[in-house]
Amino acid sequence: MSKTTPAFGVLLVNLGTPDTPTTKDVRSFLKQFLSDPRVVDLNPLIWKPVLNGVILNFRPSKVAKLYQSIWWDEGSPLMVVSLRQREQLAGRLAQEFGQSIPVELGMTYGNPSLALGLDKLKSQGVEKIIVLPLYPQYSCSTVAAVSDAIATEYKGWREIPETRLNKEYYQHPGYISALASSVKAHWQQHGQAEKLLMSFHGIPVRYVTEGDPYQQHCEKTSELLAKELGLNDDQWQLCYQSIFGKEEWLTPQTDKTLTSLPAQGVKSVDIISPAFAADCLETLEELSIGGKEMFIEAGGERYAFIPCLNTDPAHIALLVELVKEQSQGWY
Ligand SMILES: C=CC1=C(C)c2cc3[nH]c(cc4nc(cc5[nH]c(cc1n2)c(C)c5CCC(=O)O)C(CCC(=O)O)=C4C)c(C)c3C=C
Ligand SMILES: [Fe+2]
Ligand SMILES: [Fe+2]
Repeated sequence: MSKTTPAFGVLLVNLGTPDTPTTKDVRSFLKQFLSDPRVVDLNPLIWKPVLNGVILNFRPSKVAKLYQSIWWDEGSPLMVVSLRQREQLAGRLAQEFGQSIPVELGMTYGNPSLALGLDKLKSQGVEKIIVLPLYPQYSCSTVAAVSDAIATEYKGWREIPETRLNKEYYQHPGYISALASSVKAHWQQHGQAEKLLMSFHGIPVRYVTEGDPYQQHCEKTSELLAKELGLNDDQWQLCYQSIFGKEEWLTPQTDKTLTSLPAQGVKSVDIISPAFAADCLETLEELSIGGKEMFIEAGGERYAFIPCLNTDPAHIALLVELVKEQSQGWY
């Protein structure tokens, strides 16, 4: 190997986010995202008119306001956190491997694109690539979409790099212990609520019946986390958030759970969202703001949102571990 050829490179992937919280940028982000058949697999003859005629006319302005309510000075939380994760992972990998390991960020939708991330790795002489989607639980709507986007980009390359895809890490001991430590740290600072809700991003039930293991992965993650925390069955509950469209999605729904708990005598909840590696619209707005309003209005007394793992050192250490596992034989 020549001095200029890195042992391998890492493409860190997340979903993506609008460039700015304006209706225009939210529309272009939603258009790309919701046009992916991995996300919405309905017949295009039916879906395209609904998307272009209805959704992209009404949803962007509504969702732009939600983004504005959680936007940071430096940009979209998902982007800001992802850039910090990239930087910290690169720093830790250089220490771990005793050489510079290029790490680039690529978003499945929006900017920086997966294609740009791959191009940047290529321009650094990378010949072997580890693709690390920041989705602990596999779903066809997320991880397979990453795989598709990479295959599409490679269609334009004469020589493609050897590529390994980290498909999932929902039961990795480093992931479960990082989640458990973040919950324990929260309890130490704020006290423990009666119930810990583990809220995962939902998907249509049909995707699961057609073979997507996502629900099974979410269940396993929850059981392992509850076990690691020593919780009894009545001290925790799994639920699914972010329902979209008219189809049946996974249940129990987070919002319905939150509004029904106070009547069942549960007046305090902690809520964590293990499916997200970085805080984003779905956690900061839907859970931290919206969930709290719902729970308190329904008679709840204390509601606490536990942030995503973000740049928690235990999270970065887990990413290093995943890279080490995937890079076996490459250095
Ligand atoms: C339309 C169907 C959708 C599926 C299926 C879906 C799966 C899915 N999504 C994530 C992670 C994220 N989703 C985010 C936003 C978001 N998701 C959908 C729809 C589906 N997601 C929409 C329409 C939106 C945009 C916001 C809105 O209009 O409501 C985000 C946040 C992005 C941000 O900018 O902060 C993430 C992250 C997972 C993990 C998943 C399947 C497991
Ligand atoms: Fe989503
Ligand atoms: Fe949402």
